[in-house]
Amino acid sequence: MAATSISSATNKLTDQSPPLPLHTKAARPSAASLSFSNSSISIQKLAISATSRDLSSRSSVVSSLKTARESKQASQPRNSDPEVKTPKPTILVSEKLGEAGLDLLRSYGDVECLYNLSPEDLCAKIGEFDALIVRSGTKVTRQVFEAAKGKLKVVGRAGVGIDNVDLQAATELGCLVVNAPTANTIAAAEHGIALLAGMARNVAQSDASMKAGQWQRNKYVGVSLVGKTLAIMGFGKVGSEVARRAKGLGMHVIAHDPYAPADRARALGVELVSFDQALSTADFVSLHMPLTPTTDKLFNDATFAKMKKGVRIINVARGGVIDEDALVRALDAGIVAQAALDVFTKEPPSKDSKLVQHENVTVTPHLGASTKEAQEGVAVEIAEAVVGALRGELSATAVNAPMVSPEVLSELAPYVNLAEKLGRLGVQLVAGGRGIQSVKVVYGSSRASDNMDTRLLRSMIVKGIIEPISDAHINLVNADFIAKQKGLRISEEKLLVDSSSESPIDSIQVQISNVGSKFESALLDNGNISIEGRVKDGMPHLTRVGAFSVDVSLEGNLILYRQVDQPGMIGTVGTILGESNVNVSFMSVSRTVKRVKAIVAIGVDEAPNKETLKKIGEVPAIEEFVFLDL
Ligand SMILES: NC(=O)C1=CN([C@@H]2O[C@H](COP(=O)(O)OP(=O)(O)OC[C@H]3O[C@@H](n4cnc5c(N)ncnc54)[C@H](O)[C@@H]3O)[C@@H](O)[C@H]2O)C=CC1
Ligand SMILES: O=C(O)C(=O)COP(=O)(O)O
Repeated sequence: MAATSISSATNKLTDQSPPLPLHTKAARPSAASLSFSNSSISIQKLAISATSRDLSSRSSVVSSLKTARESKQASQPRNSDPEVKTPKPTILVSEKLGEAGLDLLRSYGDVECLYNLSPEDLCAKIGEFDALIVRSGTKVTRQVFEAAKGKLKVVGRAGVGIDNVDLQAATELGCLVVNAPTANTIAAAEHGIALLAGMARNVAQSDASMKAGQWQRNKYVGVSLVGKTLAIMGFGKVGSEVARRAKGLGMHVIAHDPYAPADRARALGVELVSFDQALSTADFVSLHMPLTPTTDKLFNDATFAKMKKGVRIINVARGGVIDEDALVRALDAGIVAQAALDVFTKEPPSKDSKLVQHENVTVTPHLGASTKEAQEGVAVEIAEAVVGALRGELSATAVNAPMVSPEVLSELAPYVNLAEKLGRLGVQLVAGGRGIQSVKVVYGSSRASDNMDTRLLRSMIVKGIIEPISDAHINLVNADFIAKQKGLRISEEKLLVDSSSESPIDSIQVQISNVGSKFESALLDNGNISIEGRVKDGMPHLTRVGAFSVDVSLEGNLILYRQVDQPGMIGTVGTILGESNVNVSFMSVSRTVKRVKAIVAIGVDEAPNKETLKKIGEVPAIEEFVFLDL
């Protein structure tokens, strides 16, 4: 058997919540400290939706996670029983959205359209909503996420750019962010071409001049496009479509994009070049990259100085990628002959903006996505994404959750519940006093390749470990972040095992290091608490505790005890449970040495009361025991 290191996540200790009190010959914790019974996730639903949606145009999809209870509610036909009214999800739409999208949203939830909310009003309102849908005009800041107080589950950006959403805050607070990345691509590309051609022929300026009563044919002599070099900066969806159209206009098109695949460029007859090469050879520069810390003011005094004198610039991406003061300087110096801008650092820009007022600048008020067709398309795209996310389905357009392909998802689905249960069980075996800092997860697998994507399982183990000991709500969005914040370091290994199983995983073992255990039998020789589980008939099973083999279904409640191996014990414990009307669902006995020591796992349908647990603890042959709430 060979162990392969898969990956490791997170870091050192910071905040350490005290481990859950355990029950070796003691009372069980109050229900309040263990209120996690509704938090398993609805993975089956995720897997189903992966196959039922047309994902052919996407290379991968993202899963969003929800609690089973929430998911059940969301997928239930509403008000089917007139006596039981399930509240509909609440959706706030803060900017104009196409009717088709609104109709779709209304068929699922209670939709409120409140346009032009001030930041303060948005913060005041947001706590009432499960979802928020915005365009580029709403700033979804950390304050908004905090004001939501955990109610907000998804933010839908009806468009591409998510620079107006604080993704870090969303992630930290477990809120999924989805966008609508495809429906406005053509609209933005067409607007780019409109600005390019309009600028080259002074359409806007000459129109204004004529309306002012003038006839200035000599003043507005333009430049031709054919044969000119156009540099596309950011060769993504919009950039590629602009390139395709510019080729049709007879332009020589080059592109700079550090992440663009060369074959896509080749297929369009576009040459991928370096940043400096693009700047120094282009007659026209068209910007199509997102606004990120790297692209912020990327076009500044230094970059304008590298451009050909008389260059013309088009920006339908984001205003912030240009240092606007530097652009005014470059225009005044004649380095930049003209600029056509749809987007601005501050929107709307101030009325006396030198850039907007510059005679060589053409401006439009962020109209790139504003065609009827694009707005209907975007509205439907975002409505589907938001409704899907609220239902706990796969979201192909999540921007702050790890990408998990549908294939991986459906393969791992049965193990998700197991992973969470093992995490939850593991933390309950920890003795008080020291927080959990280091967890090793060993995946037993018969597959030789080691490219198993385990992020989903890791997230669920983190969820299982952390949720019972904190008030954090953990999902795929924030699991790694919260683990890091709590100082929980997770390392993962793959262990190659002999198995005829078709499934990618044979077993999952969770080891917790550097902590004591309330159930010493769970400790391995290396001092780690160790529990191992498998999926049997689709159900999570506990198959090993420390060095002991057991075989119990991980459902309901579990009593684990170590006893002197002697006759009559099952009867004794069974009687105690029976006397307090606790039903035994299963039992597993594992002994090491005949008549010396045995580990017993008993599954019970009801949680025994304090008195019953005390009686079990007082049975002389029982050396240690724990009661575990799964
Ligand atoms: N004006 C408007 O109404 C609209 C504006 N947009 C904006 O257009 C931009 C592009 O949108 P899409 O093409 O849909 O996005 P996309 O994600 O398909 O393409 C962006 C491309 O920029 C590239 N990129 C990232 N950093 C770069 C850098 N430093 N240098 C060069 N390339 C870089 C990426 O690799 C990617 O290929 C976004 O900023 C989006 O917000 C999009 C639609 C409408
Ligand atoms: O999709 C984008 O990135 C856009 O810039 C479109 O913005 P809008 O939805 O028109 O405010």
